[in-house]
Amino acid sequence: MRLPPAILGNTEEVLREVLRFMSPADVTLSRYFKDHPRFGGRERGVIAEAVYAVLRNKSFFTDFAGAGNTPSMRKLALLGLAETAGIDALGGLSEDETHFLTRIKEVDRTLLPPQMQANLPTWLYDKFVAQYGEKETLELAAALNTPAPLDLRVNSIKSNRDDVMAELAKAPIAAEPMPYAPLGLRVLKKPALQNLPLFKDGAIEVQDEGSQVLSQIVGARRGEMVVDFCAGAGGKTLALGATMRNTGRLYAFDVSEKRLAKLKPRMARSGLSNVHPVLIAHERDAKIKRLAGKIDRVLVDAPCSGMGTLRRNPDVKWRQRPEAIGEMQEKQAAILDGAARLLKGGGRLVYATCSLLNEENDFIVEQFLGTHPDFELVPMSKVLAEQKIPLEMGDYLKMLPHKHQTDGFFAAVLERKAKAKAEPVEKAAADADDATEDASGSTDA
Ligand SMILES: C[S@@+](CC[C@H](N)C(=O)[O-])C[C@H]1O[C@@H](n2cnc3c(N)ncnc32)[C@H](O)[C@@H]1O
Repeated sequence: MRLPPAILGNTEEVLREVLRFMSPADVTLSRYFKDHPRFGGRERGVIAEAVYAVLRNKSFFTDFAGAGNTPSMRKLALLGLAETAGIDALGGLSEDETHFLTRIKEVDRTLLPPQMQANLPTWLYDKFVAQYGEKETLELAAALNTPAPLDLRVNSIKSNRDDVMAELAKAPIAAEPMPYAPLGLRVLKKPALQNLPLFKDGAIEVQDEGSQVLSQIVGARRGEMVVDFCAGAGGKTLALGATMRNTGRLYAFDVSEKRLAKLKPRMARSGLSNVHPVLIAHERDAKIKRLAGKIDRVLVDAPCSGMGTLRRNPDVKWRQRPEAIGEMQEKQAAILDGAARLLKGGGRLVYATCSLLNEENDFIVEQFLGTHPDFELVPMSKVLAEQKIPLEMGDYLKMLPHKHQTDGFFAAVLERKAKAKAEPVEKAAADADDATEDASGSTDA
């Protein structure tokens, strides 16, 4: 179907704003649509898709948009629209523009220089190549530059996977069970879900399969004391609360009031009454100290560079500064240290990020273990076997878009060693004394 010719000018206008990278792309787009209320849902979708296509392909597109007489922002908008809606959908193009788009369409992208194929900034491309090698970096980048599918988690408090699938089929929405997350469904297209009774009644939540797996490896059980230390808007909190069958106590900590506020309506929909959101000032807040040594499970879903979420937020790779990784590491180590104090002996902590960089993952965990001899790593292979999740991993969970069709996630499970209790030691000493007395008594006898 032909797009209205004005769409090109609007795409160009909003693109100019987005590419300033003053705020996240979704925020800039929402603001633009609020200021231009005449757009219907379809137009908004077309413009947003085109903007995201430019963000995903920026290195390649800017290289080609630079040449010729047409201003480059218009060319970028044209490329974005042609990538998502097709050249034939664009009306009112000059002969030059049609020729330009046809020529780009014919480019064999596998022959481009590797960094341009990957569409990554130099610093990130270099870090990925150092960590994954060039071949895997290109596979990883291709997956990161492909839009994510729509993943759902069935709320086991309200329904089960078969019933939800049957209900979705009536809509009609085709969905299939996911390979790793037992409550996960992958929706084959991207329908609007907000008005479905299943969504309004809290039987489903949107959650990436990797995020579901990560919530499950926390291993939260009925009646336990659990803390989701960086709960944000509660994506993982809700999954944890359901795993606990709405029993025990689940504290949802975060330093952001705005994010915690978004958790509240989701909690109401979910039917969970075991979740207690707590706004904290920082990872050493007095509210945390009161719970020290009392918690069975802690999830630290740490703030990170977010490079594992590029399928959804392609602007992040252009907005993130390499210097920010060092700042992030300091924050991650401080949060992990603060959160670890909550655990009782034998309790488990999951340190997780949506980063693909070892610096924010393995490194932080190894540094922690080096300075916390009362903690030990539980190999991920053991945790996955306990949870019956069919994934092959070594010490850590590393979900990768090109291998597992999920966002990129890292997780490590750390267990606080159970302290030898004072009483049994005294008892053992007393038993030993008794045994000595018995022995001497028997001599006497
Ligand atoms: C990766 S996001 C969490 C996403 C969330 N767990 C989810 O599943 O939707 C990291 C969160 O850490 C929070 N945060 C940052 N510094 C923190 C701190 N010192 N203590 C606790 N939370 C913090 C941020 O506000 C942000 O919401």
